[in-house]
This record gives sequence, structure tokens and C-alpha cells, in this order.
Amino acid sequence: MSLVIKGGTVVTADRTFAADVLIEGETIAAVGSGLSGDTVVDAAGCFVMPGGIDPHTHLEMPFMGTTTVDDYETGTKAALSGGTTMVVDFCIPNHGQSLMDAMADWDRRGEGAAADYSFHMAISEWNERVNEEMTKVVARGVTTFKYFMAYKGALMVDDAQMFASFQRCAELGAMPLVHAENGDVVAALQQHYMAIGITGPEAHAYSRPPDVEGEAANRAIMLADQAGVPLYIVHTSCIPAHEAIKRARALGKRVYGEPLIQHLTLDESEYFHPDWDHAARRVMSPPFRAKHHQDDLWAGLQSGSLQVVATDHCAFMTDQKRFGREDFTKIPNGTGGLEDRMPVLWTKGVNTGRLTMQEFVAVSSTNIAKILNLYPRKGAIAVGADADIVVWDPKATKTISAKTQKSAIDYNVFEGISCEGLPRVTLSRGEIAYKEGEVLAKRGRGKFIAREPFPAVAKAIKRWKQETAPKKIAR
Ligand SMILES: NC(=O)NCCC(=O)O
Ligand SMILES: [Zn+2]
Ligand SMILES: [Zn+2]
Repeated sequence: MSLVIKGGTVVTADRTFAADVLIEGETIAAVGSGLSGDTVVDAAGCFVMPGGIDPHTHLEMPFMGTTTVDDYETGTKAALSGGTTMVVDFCIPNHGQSLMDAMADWDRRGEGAAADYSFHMAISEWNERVNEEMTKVVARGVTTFKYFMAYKGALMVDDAQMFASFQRCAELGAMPLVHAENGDVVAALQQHYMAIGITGPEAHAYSRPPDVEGEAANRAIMLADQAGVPLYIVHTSCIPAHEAIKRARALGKRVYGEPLIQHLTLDESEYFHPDWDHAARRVMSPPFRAKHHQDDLWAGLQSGSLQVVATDHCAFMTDQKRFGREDFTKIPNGTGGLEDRMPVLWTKGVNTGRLTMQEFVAVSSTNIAKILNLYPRKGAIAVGADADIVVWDPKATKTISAKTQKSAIDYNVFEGISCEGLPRVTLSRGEIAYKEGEVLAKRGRGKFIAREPFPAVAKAIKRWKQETAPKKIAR
């Protein structure tokens, strides 16, 4: 069976051109003019782009005493409805749990996926067992490890643990990802605000100021450089963290930054809202920032110092947020965004002239496919690539509302935002997964995508370090 997407304009990260796209089975068989197939998808007036890849989600994740409500089924269906065809989710072992046991838990969760997915593995302790198990994790196709520099007493790791584990990443050709916030300072500031009686969601923002993120970003960059690994900094939300990344890149370090669609479009005033529920629903870490940080993040995407737009989709219901009614430190951290990332990014990015269409494709799909070693299987409109494609109607409009969303969450942090530019059809490995308002993809059709390590980067960094290492003077 073949399918042809006819009459559209193909947009990739580097080109825009009129072409049909022929799909045979799960992959792209031809890109050109006058193609025909058994099934025709009409793309007249539409852009045909690689499906989005969201590299930062927390589906059915136990966290802060509760579990996120979007599981792999509802989460990936929400993603498909918004033009995202792949997610990379965080596998987070319980304290003391073996990495491979945790992976088995996440494998079970992943069985519900309607779209393709992959994992990052969190490291929240360091010992011989973890050291050895990292090899098995990489052999399983999970080549990125996540380190939380915050969440003291729970997931947080210290510098010695990170450094040892980053060195192991270097040996394995794996890449570390960091949540960059100084967890000791956050914990102290949280205690301070509770002690002086500022117990509401506004204190969440007060206790996590931008410099706390900037310091941790700088520290993680230094540790990665000393260990000889590339580094990916998740949810880069503010000027100090972005400055750290810019400085590192200007010095030739392979450091990547990932702003979230929330940080690009929403600001800290949300936490000052008089309605407690409204403010608490927006509690996530790092918090939304003052507006001038947004301009800086957009500039990073424009200039290439930031490469990827993600969501950190971590959906807690209002009732779960209310666990922190008397104590903001108990509000589960996390917001939604999977189905809104692409429409909001298009509306606030392409429609305002902040991003070109090619830049949109780059930051929503192709760049992360390259960074995670998924390219060109994912993130490309090219012969042989998986047919993960979005047929994007730039004239279609909607106003975001929790009432009509696919996600299981009972509110939406983008509520009321009018979007112009939406998926008409989303294809996942050649199958029509979403069409004009309806998700057609079934639970369980999503596949786990194993990824290869990055030995070339590790080798290049190692070689350069040898080249530039301090040398004994022969006398
Ligand atoms: N971001 C957030 O607030 N929740 C999810 C966990 C994390 O990524 O820090
Ligand atoms: Zn985080
Ligand atoms: Zn996260």
C-alpha cells in the first residue's frame, strides 16, 4: 500500500520547494512532482514538514508523591493532534532501583504509545552498580543520561556524582543532559519564604531566581568540559543560563540549550494571579521568568545559540496541585504543552517573523533529531526516512481551550491563546494518525526507537584534549 501527499510545499530545515511525497509502507519512497499512490492526502495550500519531536516529556511519571496524568496513550495522542510524531521521555529510577528495572517499568508504560518514543535515563545516585549498568542502558539504545542539579533530598546529584558519571558517558559515547538549578540554594530559599509566611505559588518563582539557574548551567558546562563530553541543558529559561551556553559555544564547547514553549511565551506574572489554582497550575521548574528573558530566548533560537524547543510535558491535575495549598514547596512541579508546542511556536514564531519556516522545522524537529542521533530516520523529508510527517495548514485557526484538548489534564496553561497554523493531517510511520480534529492512531502502535551512541563526538573531544593537554617540558 502506498500513500501520496499531493500538491503541498515541502519545508525542511534548509529548503522550501513544491513537491509531492510518496510513502510506501512506513517510509518515504520519493519526493518529487507528479507522484501517485493508492491513498491521496490533499496538501493544497499546506506545508509538508517533518513531524515534530519533543525531547522532554514526563508521561505517567511518579514525582513529588503523585503521578502525572498523561500516560503514553493520552500523551502521544495529544502530541499527534498537535503535529508531534515522536517524544523522548525520562526514565527515572526510584532510589536504589536498578537502571534496567526502571527501564522495564518504562517499557511497560510505553506499550500504550500511539506515536514513536525513546528514553533518556536519569542518574540520581552513583555507585559501582550504576557505573556498570550504564553500559547496559547504552546497549539498549538509550544514549542520553539525565542529571538533576535541583530537587534536593530527592533526585539531586552533587558535583562529584555528576563528574564521575559524565566521565562514564565519555567512555560510552553517551551524552549527559542536566536540569540546571543550584538545588542547595533553592532549598534554602524555599525554607526562607515559608518561614516569613510567603507560602503561595509566587514563592515558587522567588525561590528559583535566574542566577540560581545560571550558576548551575556554568557548573555543568565546566564539569562536562573536564570530563570531555558534549552537554545538553534542558529547559533553559533565562538570560544567565543562556549566557553560559553562548559563552561555552563561543569557546568551541559542544553545549546545547533547550528553551520550552512555556518559557518563550508565558511570564512570571502568572504566579501573581489572585486565583491560587491559576498560579499553582503554572508551577514548574525553572519557573516562568520576567518578560525580558523571553526576548533573549527567542534571540537564541534565531541566532543558533539555542537549538531545540521542547515542552517538559508533566501534567498534574488541579487536585494534585492542591497538595501544596498551604506550602508551595509541595505543589507538584510541571505543566502541559505537548499538543500546543507546534501551533504556539508557529503562531508566536513564524507568524511574527521571529522564525523562518525552516527555522521552525529545525527547532521543532530536525535539530534534536541530529543531536540525539535520530537523523535522518526522524526529522527529515527524504527518501528512506520514516514517514513521520505533518501537513500543516497555515490558515487554520483555533483558540486553545482545556475543553477541547486531547490531553487528560483539566486545564491548559495556554488557555485563550489564538493560534493560526495547525496540522491538517499528521502521519506516523506512514499511517494517518490525526486528521482534521480526530486522532486515528491506536494505542500500542508507537515503537520504541533505539539510538546509537555518539562515539565520533567523544573521540573528537578526547583527541582535542590530548592535543591541548599540558605537556612536560623536555630539558
Ligand atoms: N519541570 C518540572 O517542573 N517538572 C518536571 C521535572 C523536571 O523536568 O524538572
Ligand atoms: Zn527539570
Ligand atoms: Zn522535565
